[in-house]
Amino acid sequence: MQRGLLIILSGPSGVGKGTIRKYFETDERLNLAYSTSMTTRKPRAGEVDGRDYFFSTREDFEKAIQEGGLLEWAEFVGNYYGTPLKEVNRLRDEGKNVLLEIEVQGAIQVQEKCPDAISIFIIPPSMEELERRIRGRSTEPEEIIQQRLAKASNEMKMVSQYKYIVCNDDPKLAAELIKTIILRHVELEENK
Ligand SMILES: Nc1nc2c(ncn2[C@@H]2O[C@H](COP(=O)(O)OP(=O)(O)O)[C@@H](O)[C@H]2O)c(=O)[nH]1
Ligand SMILES: Nc1ncnc2c1ncn2[C@@H]1O[C@H](COP(=O)(O)OP(=O)(O)O)[C@@H](O)[C@H]1O
Repeated sequence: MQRGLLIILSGPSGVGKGTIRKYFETDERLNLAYSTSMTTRKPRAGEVDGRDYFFSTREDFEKAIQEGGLLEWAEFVGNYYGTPLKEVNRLRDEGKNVLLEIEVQGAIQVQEKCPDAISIFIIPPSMEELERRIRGRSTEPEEIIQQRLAKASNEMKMVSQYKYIVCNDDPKLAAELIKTIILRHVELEENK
């Protein structure tokens, strides 16, 4: 069986990664499995442990780092986020194409370790629109929104680190573009 692809989806907080993902992740042709990350961030209303994230303490997260249990990890606006390595390997060995939704520092680590990873960066139509979206979502207090927006400006400077850049103006169109990218890579892999 062919090993599954590794797909990285990044982009500033509030750009619409989660929204777009919902439009394409259930498409069976993509044969996707979402990699659930570990984080020390507190759950938002409606988030489920083990589905949206594995919510953890800083102590447990640091233990996972020390034990080499993470493919990559980063600190983002005061919290740790990381990708459990075992699960990614298990899913890829089963032939699943694994989707990581991670920030820029983590994406760079993954690309160093797995140069074949397909990296996609989602940009907003403008920084004003990004601000409207992150505020409109109302999931963070003002202080954290400010920190995330400052972070976003720096993240936008890293677009050249990615293989593909997709603008999220219309989320369905962005999802279609991402589907096309993944399907083409699946096809290339099959013809290897
Ligand atoms: N490096 C890394 N970043 C992650 C991981 N999981 C999530 N992130 C990123 O961490 C940032 C903050 O995530 P979150 O607090 O859920 O906010 P949201 O993306 O704005 O909904 C986002 O850029 C996520 O893509 C991970 O496992 N590793
Ligand atoms: N193309 C779009 N146009 C307008 N609003 C959008 C669009 N995509 C996402 N949103 C909204 O922006 C907010 C942030 O989207 P979300 O998917 O949570 O972002 P992320 O996962 O990147 O942090 C949500 O309220 C979402 O409904």
